[in-house]
Amino acid sequence: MLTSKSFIQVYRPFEKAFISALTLLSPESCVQSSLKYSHPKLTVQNTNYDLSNTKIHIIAFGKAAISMVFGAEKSLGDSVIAGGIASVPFGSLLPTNSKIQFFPGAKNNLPDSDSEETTKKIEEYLQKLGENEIVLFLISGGGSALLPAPIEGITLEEKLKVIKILATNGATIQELNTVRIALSRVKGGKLGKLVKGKAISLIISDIIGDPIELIASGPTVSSIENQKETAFSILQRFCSDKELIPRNVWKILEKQLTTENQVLSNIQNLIVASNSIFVKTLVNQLESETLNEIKASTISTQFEGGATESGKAFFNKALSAAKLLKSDSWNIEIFAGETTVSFPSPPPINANGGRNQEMALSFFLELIKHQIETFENLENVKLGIACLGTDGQDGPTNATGAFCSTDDLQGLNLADLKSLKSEAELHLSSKTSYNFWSKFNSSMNHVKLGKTGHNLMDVYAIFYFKHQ
Ligand SMILES: Nc1ncnc2c1ncn2[C@@H]1O[C@H](COP(=O)(O)OP(=O)(O)OP(=O)(O)O)[C@@H](O)[C@H]1O
Ligand SMILES: O=C(O)[C@H](O)CO
Repeated sequence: MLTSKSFIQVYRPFEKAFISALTLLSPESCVQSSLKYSHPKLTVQNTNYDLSNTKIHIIAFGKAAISMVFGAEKSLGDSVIAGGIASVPFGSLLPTNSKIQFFPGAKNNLPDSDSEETTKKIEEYLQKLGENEIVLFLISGGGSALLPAPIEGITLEEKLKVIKILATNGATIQELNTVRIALSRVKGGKLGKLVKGKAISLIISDIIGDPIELIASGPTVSSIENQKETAFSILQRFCSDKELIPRNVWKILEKQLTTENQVLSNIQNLIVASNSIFVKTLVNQLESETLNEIKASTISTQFEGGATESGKAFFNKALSAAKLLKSDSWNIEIFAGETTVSFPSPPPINANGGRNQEMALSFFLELIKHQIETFENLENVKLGIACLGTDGQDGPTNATGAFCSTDDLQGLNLADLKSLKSEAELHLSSKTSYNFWSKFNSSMNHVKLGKTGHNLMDVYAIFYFKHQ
């Protein structure tokens, strides 16, 4: 029985289920199952495309681009694909035997001159196509950085400066991408506008609630009609010192207070994977893995908040839930979504971490503090957390995330606990969660699954148990 198991014996099946769910929902299989091709008819959901006298051109960008291309190649076969371009993450292993040209770029998920060059190639490619040709866009998260095209009048460096200010001040991805759209030649439906014929856009969502106009900054989606807030006012809100932003950027944003609406009735946009589909698969895998011995429930797939604050809140939630338990079994509550991280100003020079590692560290700090407070009077509860990014890469680091539990504190005396507390506090404030987890427990709690080629946001699981 798992009831008497240690945290690690419960965490391992969870991690295994996480990996299996990623495999089952690979971008390749999501694309493959969305394209139903039987010569000469291609069916995508309820729409048919006649391929008797035409071929398909593939344009792919995002962290899952390579795997999505594989899915399209499997479904369509070589003879139907005319060619295409894919803008893929720096460091990817590039396929060789393909009609699609793959260009790596956006080192550390930041737009760079390589991804800018690839975007130009994509624009030129689309401009050359005629009315009879069909374009298949394969879009996934990370697409914004892999498709940078600063609007006339600003440079990539200037655009990057704006993005960095927003990102380090805790702007949400929705806010960030609203500004990216306003400063781009291709985002917000402007790439789709280059298509003269028909297009299909298969999209893997990495934004809470799946707003297609904002995923990878919606390059093939008609622009938002009732935008919540303009890019100008978002930037004003996040940038306390106006001088930090170049004047030309303010001017461009001021001009766009009323956004030009792109109408793209020739493009079929379809979401083929999202975090809610992922979490459902994860729970199914976990239940079959543990023969239903672990109770796992999905609480939310739209989780947002500060990473540090959420780690603290999750600790309190797990503690209260554990105290109420009436049976001797482990429970897992799953949350999925994406948190934000705020940096002090100026940002620490040696910052090294990610949302998941930071949240796990914040939870751990609360756990340590609680252990110090209850040292003489230990409770019967076991608590733990695992925070993992589905792309396998948490922030600009090579870790997927981290996990920790009460078991990690077993055998520590009060002095040990106090010193661990100071260390955790130091790493939290200096934004070096990566360094903490690489050192703690000989890095046993640091999860490194490698790049998964997927991008379905983060998963946070809180674990709790009470000896009856
Ligand atoms: N030192 C750090 N500590 C904690 N979080 C950090 C640190 N450095 C960067 N981050 C966070 O990492 C995130 C950037 O990581 P990444 O490049 O993987 O972006 P992402 O939002 O996951 O990308 P995408 O949305 O394109 O998938 C940001 O949320 C940023 O705040
Ligand atoms: O590329 C992007 O804009 C983010 O991953 C959100 O989709």
